[in-house]
Amino acid sequence: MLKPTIFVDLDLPKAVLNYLAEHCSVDAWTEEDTVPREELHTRLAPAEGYLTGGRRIDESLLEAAPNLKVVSSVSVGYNHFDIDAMKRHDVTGTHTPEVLDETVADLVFALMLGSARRVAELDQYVRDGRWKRGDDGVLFGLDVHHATVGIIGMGRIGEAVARRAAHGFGMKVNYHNRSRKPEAEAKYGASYMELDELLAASDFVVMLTPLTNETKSLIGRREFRLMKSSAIFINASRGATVDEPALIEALQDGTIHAAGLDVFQQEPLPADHPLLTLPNVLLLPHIGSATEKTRDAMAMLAARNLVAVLQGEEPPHRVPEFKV
Ligand SMILES: NC(=O)C1=CN([C@@H]2O[C@H](COP(=O)(O)OP(=O)(O)OC[C@H]3O[C@@H](n4cnc5c(N)ncnc54)[C@H](O)[C@@H]3O)[C@@H](O)[C@H]2O)C=CC1
Ligand SMILES: O=C(O)C(=O)CO
Repeated sequence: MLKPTIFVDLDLPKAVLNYLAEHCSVDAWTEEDTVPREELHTRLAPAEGYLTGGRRIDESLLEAAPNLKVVSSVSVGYNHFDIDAMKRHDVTGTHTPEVLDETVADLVFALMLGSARRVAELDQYVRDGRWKRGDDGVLFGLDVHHATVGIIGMGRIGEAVARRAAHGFGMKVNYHNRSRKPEAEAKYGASYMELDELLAASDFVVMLTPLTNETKSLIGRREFRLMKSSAIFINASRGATVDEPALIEALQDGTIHAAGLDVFQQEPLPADHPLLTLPNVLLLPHIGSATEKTRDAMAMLAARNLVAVLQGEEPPHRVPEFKV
């Protein structure tokens, strides 16, 4: 039987490429730079499947890909999918939840610990030769253990953060979510709060919702003003869930104490971005799931999703909006 053609524009582990090649005729983009739009459209023309990362899937891409049946994203977030356009073109979307939860939760803790204890800033302090006896007071940070964390978006990753917070660090866990989660409340002693109440009560505010119309700029100037002046704001969701100019203002004028960010409105962060000038923000290049083991697992799951759809089977993780 003729194998379906698929286009892949990510660097994939050998085992994943082998698995794909067993079931599909694979056209892989092997250049280091992202595939240019025009080239992408050409390569997608014969493709029934597209395996990618955060590439925007919009009307013009779909028009260029008349044979496409499935876009399989190597990510759990799928805000780069134009769901309505995909439905119009009868293209389904799949994603890679669960396999990355623990890795992203580790990174959230790295941001919390790194911001509270000023890890990057004080590493630079030592390297610059500024460390001298008697400067102890200059080096103080804030405690993470037994502090209060407020998790906005108590989903799969939110729960992995709550478990670390409650059971590893003795923290009080507050959460805000679309719906209450009685099981999480029992497991982590977590308290459900409306957003404003959570912002006012938390030492660490951790953003972990998907980016949707409702969560776009969910945290802005008003919300920063509700936080404690000692609060540390962590964003590991998507940059656009936060009003970035309002965050910069809050960090500059002391409305909040510090921030730890893995995601930004524009990625990569431009070299002249104002966040780069602030000492009280820890900046990471969107590495939430970036360990070899987890990225390999995500890639294999994305491949299984894609092959399942092309074989007419239900994939392990179809994006909820496409479920019938
Ligand atoms: N920094 C990074 O590298 C990574 C970032 N992410 C981001 O984290 C997000 C969450 O991933 P999961 O935990 O797997 O998703 P999930 O779907 O399991 O959890 C999201 C939670 O947010 C809640 N939520 C949605 N809209 C809300 C609203 N308006 N107000 C309050 N709560 C709301 C949902 O009820 C759900 O419980 C992803 O969508 C992605 O954007 C995910 C992986 C890595
Ligand atoms: O999976 C996602 O949504 C990411 O942001 C990267 O792992």
